[in-house]
Amino acid sequence: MTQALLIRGGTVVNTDREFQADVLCADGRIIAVGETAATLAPAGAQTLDATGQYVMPGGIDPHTHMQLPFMGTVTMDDFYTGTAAALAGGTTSIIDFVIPDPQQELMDAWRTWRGWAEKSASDYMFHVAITWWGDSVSRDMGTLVQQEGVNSFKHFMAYKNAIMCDDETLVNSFRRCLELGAMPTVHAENGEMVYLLQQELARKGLTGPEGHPLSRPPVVEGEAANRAIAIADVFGIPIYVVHVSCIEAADAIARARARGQRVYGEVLAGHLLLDDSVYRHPDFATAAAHVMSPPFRPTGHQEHLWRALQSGTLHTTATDHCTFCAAQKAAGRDLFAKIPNGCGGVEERMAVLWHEGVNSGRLTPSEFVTVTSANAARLFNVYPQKGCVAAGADADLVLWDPAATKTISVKTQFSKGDFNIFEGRQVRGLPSHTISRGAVVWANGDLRAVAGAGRYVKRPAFGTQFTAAGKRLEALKPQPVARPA
Ligand SMILES: NC(=O)NCCC(=O)O
Ligand SMILES: [Zn+2]
Ligand SMILES: [Zn+2]
Repeated sequence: MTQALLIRGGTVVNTDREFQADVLCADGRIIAVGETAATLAPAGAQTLDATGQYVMPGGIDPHTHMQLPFMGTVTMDDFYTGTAAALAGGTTSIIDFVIPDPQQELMDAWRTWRGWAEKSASDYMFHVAITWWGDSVSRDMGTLVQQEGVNSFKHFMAYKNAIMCDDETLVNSFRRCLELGAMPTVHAENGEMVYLLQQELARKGLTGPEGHPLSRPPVVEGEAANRAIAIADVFGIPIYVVHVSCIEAADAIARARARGQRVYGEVLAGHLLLDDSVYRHPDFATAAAHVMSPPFRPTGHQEHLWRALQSGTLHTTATDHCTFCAAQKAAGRDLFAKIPNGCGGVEERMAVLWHEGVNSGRLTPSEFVTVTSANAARLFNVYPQKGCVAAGADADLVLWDPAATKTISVKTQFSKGDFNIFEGRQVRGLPSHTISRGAVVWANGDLRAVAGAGRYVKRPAFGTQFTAAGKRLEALKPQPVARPA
C-alpha cells in the first residue's frame, strides 16, 4: 500500500473544464476530487501544495519506440531510461510498438517486447505492427485482442524490404481489425515511391541528409494517407493516422471527416515546431540527427498542422521517441537512406506544447489536456482510467507550474543520447511534480523513477467508435433484390 497523497489548492484541468479542487490519492488511484478530499485524507498523508499550479492528467504519449531494433541498430533509450525521461517531462504513460520481423510469429515478438518493457518506470501499452499476412497472423491478432489487452494494430506503409506492409496485408489486416474491434493505425508514406526516389537521388549524387526530405515529399505521405483512409472507408472501420506531418495528409483527414468518416490523426511535437532547413545544416551529425520519417517539412506546413490540431482534424500529440546517437547516425555517412530514422522528444513534448500552444493562446489548458492525454485515452479505450482527474481514475497526475522556465538542452536531459531536436528553446510552463500511480516520481528537478514500477495496461477492444461503426454497417447492409423466379 502506498502512502496517501493529498494535493491541495491547485486548479484541476480536465478535458471539459478547469476548477479549484483538492485531490486525494491512495493505493495508486484517485480517491476524491473536491471538498471531501482533505477531510478523507488519512493521518500521515503526504501533502503537496499546488497553489498557483494546474493539476492535470499525466501525459500519454501514444507513439514511442524504446529499445527498438531498427535499421541495423537499437535505439539508445530502453524502456527504463525512456520512461524515466517521460516522467521527468510530465508524461506518465506511453504506447509503444511491438514490431515483428516479416514472417516472425506475432506472439513471439509480443513476448520479446513484454520482456523488454518490464523495466519501465511508467505505465505502458502496446500497439502491434502487422508486417506480413498469413493465417497465424490473423489468429494471433485475435489472441492479442482477446487475451492480452491490445486494441490497435500498426501498418507501416513505408520501409520497403523491411517492415513495409503491402496493400494485400493492409486490406486483410483492416478486415480482421473490424472483426476484433481494434483500431488500425498507419504510418502513411508510399514506400515504393520513397524507395524509387532514394535510388534516383543517390544516382544523381545527392547522398547527404538533404536528400532525405527530397525522397519523402509531402505528396508521398498524402497519397498513402488517402489510400489507407479509402480502404478504411470501404470496410466502415475507424482509422488512426500516426505522425501526420504535412498539409496533404492533414487535408486527407479533414476531407474524410467532412464526409462523416471516423478518421483520427496524430501530430508530433517536432513536426509542429521544426522545418526542413535542418537537413541542409553544414554539419553532417546535426543534419543526420534530424533524420526521421516523415521528415520535417518546409515552412508553412507547421502552421497548417497547428490549425488542424486546434480545429479537431488532428486529435493527439506524440513524439515518435526513437533516439539514435551520432555514432549510430554515422551509418549513413555515405548515403542518407542508411541513416537510422528517428528523433527523441518524450521528455519535452508537454513543455513545448504548453509553451507554443497554451502560452500563445492556440490551446486552452483543457484543450492541452485533450491533445496530450484525454484523446489518446479515449481513442485507445482507457478513458477515464487514464486522461482524467476524477475519483476512480489512476493517480497519474502532473502538477504544472505555468510560471516555471527553462532552456531545453541535451546537457540536462534525462533521455539517453547526444542530441535534442528542441535544443536552446526557452519554455515557460513545466511540471513541478509528476505522480505515477500515486507515487511522486518527479519533484522540482529530483527524478525518482524506479525501474519496473510501471505496469502494463490492458486496453479493451470495441471502443465506442466500434459500436457505432457496427450499427452503421448494419444500417447500410447490402440488400439483395427479390425477383420473381
Ligand atoms: N519515425 C521514425 O523515423 N522512426 C521510427 C519508426 C517510425 O515510426 O516510422
Ligand atoms: Zn512511422
Ligand atoms: Zn514511430
